[in-house]
Amino acid sequence: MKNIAVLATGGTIAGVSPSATDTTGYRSAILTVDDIISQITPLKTIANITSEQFVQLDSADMTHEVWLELARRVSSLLEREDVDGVVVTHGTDTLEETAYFLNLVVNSEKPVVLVGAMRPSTSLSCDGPMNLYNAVILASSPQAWGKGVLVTLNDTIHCSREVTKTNTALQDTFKTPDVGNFGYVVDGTPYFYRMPIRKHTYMTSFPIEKINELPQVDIIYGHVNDRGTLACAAAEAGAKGLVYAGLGNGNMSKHMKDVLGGIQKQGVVVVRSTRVGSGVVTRNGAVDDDQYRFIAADNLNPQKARILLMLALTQTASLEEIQAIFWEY
Ligand SMILES: NC(=O)C[C@H](N)C(=O)O
Repeated sequence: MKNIAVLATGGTIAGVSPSATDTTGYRSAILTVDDIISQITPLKTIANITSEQFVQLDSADMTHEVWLELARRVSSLLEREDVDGVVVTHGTDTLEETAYFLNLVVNSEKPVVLVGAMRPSTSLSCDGPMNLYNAVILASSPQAWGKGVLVTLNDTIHCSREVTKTNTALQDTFKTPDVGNFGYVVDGTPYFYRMPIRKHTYMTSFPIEKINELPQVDIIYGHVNDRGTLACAAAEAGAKGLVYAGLGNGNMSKHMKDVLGGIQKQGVVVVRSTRVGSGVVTRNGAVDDDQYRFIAADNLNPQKARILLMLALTQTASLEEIQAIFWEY
């Protein structure tokens, strides 16, 4: 059997409710990792598991400081010969962000799998135990090597770069809108149908050993009649980068082009993503990026684009290099 380290960070998978039929009004991040593992008897038969209660948070309270520590811990575990893979239990609200961050900074080919649950542990038909069982199956599988940080919930396997939470309450919430999921875990067997194309994990130029802190990058949500006041406030508050969750193909009003163009001239890097939820934001498509010196986010959603921009800014201020990073990762 493979040796799998389970790091717990809280979330609904560790959630508890007084009512077995209440699936939203519960308290998350209550059960310890050992409480969770002890509820899943078959786990003992598929891997040798070591567990760590890394933090105990609702994932809304995740921070950059925890990310940096978590990435260091995951990396040091994966360096050990007696660890074959790592599973991170996580709240679903920011799971996709932590997964993509680890995908960009953990330099290892060994499997790293993020998993959560939509129903608390006390609910009828709670999804946490099966999701965690599937995550351990995946982390133990030779097929999961070299595929970057993976996400599994609801029997599906996803690429951390593209996966996103799409529904506030349903178990079938994690989707990969553009290109579809990687595959499935069924009856204890992973089935993969795709490979990641973009750079990740063992190919990274942002290994966690080189990252001491992350620069401030904020997301501004585009809408009709955007006055630009929030973008200006973010720049004044010291943002080094802004991601604009633009309209359609990263589009914005004439007014916002002037506002963001002005902010760019002050040295803040502006990345155009989209609020649409899928599709590529093309360079010089809806907006003349060459004229305004903006970066196109490709098909990264705003929250993923924010992470890549922060990491890019730890290495370069060159807009050409930052744009190249967005085509590569
Ligand atoms: N389903 C969940 O895990 C939601 C929870 N609020 C969290 O993200 O921690």
